[in-house]
Amino acid sequence: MIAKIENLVKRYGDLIALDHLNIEVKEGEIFGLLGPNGSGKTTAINCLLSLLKFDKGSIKIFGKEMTPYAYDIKRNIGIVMQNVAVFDELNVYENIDYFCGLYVTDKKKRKELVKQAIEFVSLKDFVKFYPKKLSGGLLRRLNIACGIAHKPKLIILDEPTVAVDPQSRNNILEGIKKLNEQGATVIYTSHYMEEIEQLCSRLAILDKGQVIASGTKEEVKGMISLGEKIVVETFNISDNHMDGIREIPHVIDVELKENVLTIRQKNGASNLVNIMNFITENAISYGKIYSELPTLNDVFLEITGKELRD
Ligand SMILES: Nc1ncnc2c1ncn2[C@@H]1O[C@H](COP(=O)(O)OP(=O)(O)OP(=O)(O)O)[C@@H](O)[C@H]1O
Repeated sequence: MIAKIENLVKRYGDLIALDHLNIEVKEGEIFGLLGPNGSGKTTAINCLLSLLKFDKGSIKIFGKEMTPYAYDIKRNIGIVMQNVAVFDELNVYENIDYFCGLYVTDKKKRKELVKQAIEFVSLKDFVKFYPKKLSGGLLRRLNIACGIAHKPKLIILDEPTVAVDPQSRNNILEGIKKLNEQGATVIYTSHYMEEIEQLCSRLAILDKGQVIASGTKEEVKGMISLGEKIVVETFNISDNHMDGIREIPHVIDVELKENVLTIRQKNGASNLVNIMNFITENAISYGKIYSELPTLNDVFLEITGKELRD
């Protein structure tokens, strides 16, 4: 286990920001922390890094207790926080060199690491630029390069793609995958379920400072009563037909929105053939028809009664 958070409680005055939080991150994985704004992701990361004192619980990283003075642990962690933290007085190269220099004192070695970090975030054409001259996306990439240049074993990224254009966002996500392939364990927080789906092997969903579901994507999706969703693009479906579909075993509900029919089934049921038969027998004309697993938003919705993004 690379990181282990046990029964963590963090209060801000009367507000319980983390309520007996339990999280385990295994070596070599990309672990996702998914939750809406205010669910406690940043607080959890700040406690994990010993940047915040907590009220109860324990935190271990690399098998050792994490404390504000555990420099041997901190040296092997890379941090990319939500707010960009770079020096306006230093250009792109100097910023990365500065942050890398906090961990790597050998100049020759550092030069190589800085070069690799610059290539990694594709900022080669901008090395002489000062942060103020960079677009939001490029600035984020600089922030990432500063956090990872020293090749840490554990990389923690707190919502690194908020307010980033789609191209930079893809660049960032691909980069994180590459870092993981090169051996780093990654903890990634986000309120975008698509990113967590795309990136992470295991995840925990947070709400009000508690883990409401955790495991692999399949395990988490298997925790709810909703199973596959069958989606049919249709043009001549009547209310009678919809009632007929509702009668098919395992169907939970049927919804028609702008010629798209969504049929939700119970977990464990496979209904595509039955639905196809019904459509053919009733001569319902259709365009596309496909089946999809529940999304992480479906999981959140079923457990909490709210949407992930409100
Ligand atoms: N310094 C603070 N003082 C008081 N309350 C705080 C403080 N920091 C966070 N909170 C509260 O603690 C709760 C958890 O906040 P936190 O920032 O950890 O959530 P988050 O999931 O990271 O959300 P976001 O994505 O908006 O940063 C929220 O209700 C927030 O308002």
